[in-house]
This record gives sequence, structure tokens and C-alpha cells, in this order.
Amino acid sequence: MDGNVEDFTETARSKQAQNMPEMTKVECRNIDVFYGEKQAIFDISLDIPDRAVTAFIGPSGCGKSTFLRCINRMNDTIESARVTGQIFMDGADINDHSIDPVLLRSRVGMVFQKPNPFPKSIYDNIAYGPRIHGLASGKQELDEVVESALRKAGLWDEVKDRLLAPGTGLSGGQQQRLCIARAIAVSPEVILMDEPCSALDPIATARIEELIDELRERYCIVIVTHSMQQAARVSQKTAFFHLGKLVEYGDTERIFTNPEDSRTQDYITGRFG
Ligand SMILES: Nc1ncnc2c1ncn2[C@@H]1O[C@H](COP(=O)(O)OP(=O)(O)OP(=O)(O)O)[C@@H](O)[C@H]1O
Repeated sequence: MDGNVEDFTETARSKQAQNMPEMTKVECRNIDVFYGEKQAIFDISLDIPDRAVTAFIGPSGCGKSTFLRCINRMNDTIESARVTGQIFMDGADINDHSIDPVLLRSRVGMVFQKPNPFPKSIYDNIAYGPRIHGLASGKQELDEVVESALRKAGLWDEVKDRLLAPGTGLSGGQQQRLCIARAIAVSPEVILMDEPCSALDPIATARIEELIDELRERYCIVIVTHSMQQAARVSQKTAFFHLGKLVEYGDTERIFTNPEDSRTQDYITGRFG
């Protein structure tokens, strides 16, 4: 048979995705976040689409990271933090008492500002999550999961001959792609990225941006960025935050060319922030 079925299905799926109406993956409703007495997020409601990149932008301290951390319940790990409101992923309330936050965090992976590989080999950095979550039944299957994650993160060719070398021995950009591969290895549906390029040089940044563009065909991606150029390059949706409030949210192209709110206009034209 000419061409294989999987290729065909994937092509059809991505074609379908281009033509399909936008599907919401994560619905956030009336989110407030407090650190002790201090309120950091004020009544934010936002629908995040699947198979697209959503950028969170806004001046320092406006609450981008705090809001991002609500999506995988990372704020649960901060003692003073209290979150109210509801977040639904595929219609299910992620704060429901039946949801295991550890499992949730494998479905909603996170990549941080500074690459943070484990002090383990490249192979074990990737294999760690699948082992814990029982996602591979033997050595061969685990090898396949590791290879597949490294390929999707665009790192396989650079590391395939040194899988047992320490992850911390890679360059900064490679370490960040290793962390993306580590998130991918547990088959997430959503990937949260908190300023993933801020510690990288322009070439490594461009490589990560290309990767984000490739990954959006499969995942719902949310990226916090200080770079407006980066938001414009990689995202389809942009949310502008200011003083803990969501000021404006919409198609990236519109936000950057025709913002409705004067605060958004001032921020994107560099008048504050
Ligand atoms: N762990 C914490 N304990 C107390 N307050 C916090 C904590 N984390 C953040 N805040 C406060 O909450 C507000 C929002 O911070 P957050 O880090 O979410 O903003 P941000 O927009 O991501 O900022 P930046 O762009 O500088 O990273 C700030 O006033 C910050 O000081």
C-alpha cells in the first residue's frame, strides 16, 4: 500500500484541526488567588483552546505565573496561597476532591524559566515519569517512550549517542529541550511554560520557539513571556494581565494590531512595563 495509514490519519487530523472550530481545553471561571491576606488574581475567567499556543503577557508582578500555576494546581504547594473559582479540563473540575494532583500534573506538564534537569542521565531524566506512572511495561517499551519524547522535543539526534551521560552536561538550550521531552514523556495534554527562554541565548530561543510551533499540533500550550515579539511569533491567542486582572484576551494578531483597551495598547507599544 502506498503511504501508511498512520501518516494519512495524522495529516487528516491536522487538516481537520485547521478547519475545525476552536475546541476549548481548559475553562477557567472566576479565579481569585490570595497569598495570605494579599489578593494577587482578581476574578479571572478565560477559555484556553486545545492544539494552540496561548501567551500570557503583562508587566512584572501582574500575576501571570500565579494564574499559570492554577492550571496544574502548583499553587497547592505554596502554603500561603489560596485559590477560589473553578477550572475545568475537558469539562472535569480539576479541584474536585477525586482528582489526584500528582496525576493532574502529568496531564498538565510544566516547563520552568530555568532548565532544571534531574541530576541523572539523559535517559533517566525522561524515563523517570513513565516509570513512576507505569507507562511502559518493560525495557524495550521504555526505550521507545524515551526515544519518542526526545524526537518530539527535537533533541534525539543530538543525544542518541550519549543517553547515559548526565542531563546537566548539556547546553542550556538542550537542557530546556530535555525538560520539554521530560514533560512530553508522560503523555500530557497541556504544557505550561513559564518564561521558558529567559535563560537562553537567541539561537537556543529560536530553536525552542520552532519546537513550540511544532508541538501545538498535538498539545494545548500556555506560555508566560516577557517578550512581546515572542508572544507575537509563537501564539495564536494572547491574554494581557495587569495588576492581577485580565484586561484583554483574544486572537494574538488582533491584540497586537488592534487592542481594545488603552492599557494593552500602552503595554505593547512599550509605554509601561
Ligand atoms: N509565593 C508567593 N508568596 C507571596 N506572594 C507572592 C508569591 N508569588 C507571587 N506573589 C505575589 O503575587 C503577585 C503576582 O506575582 P506573579 O509572580 O504571579 O507575577 P508575574 O506576572 O508572573 O511576574 P513576573 O513577570 O515578574 O514573573 C506579585 O505581587 C507577587 O509579589
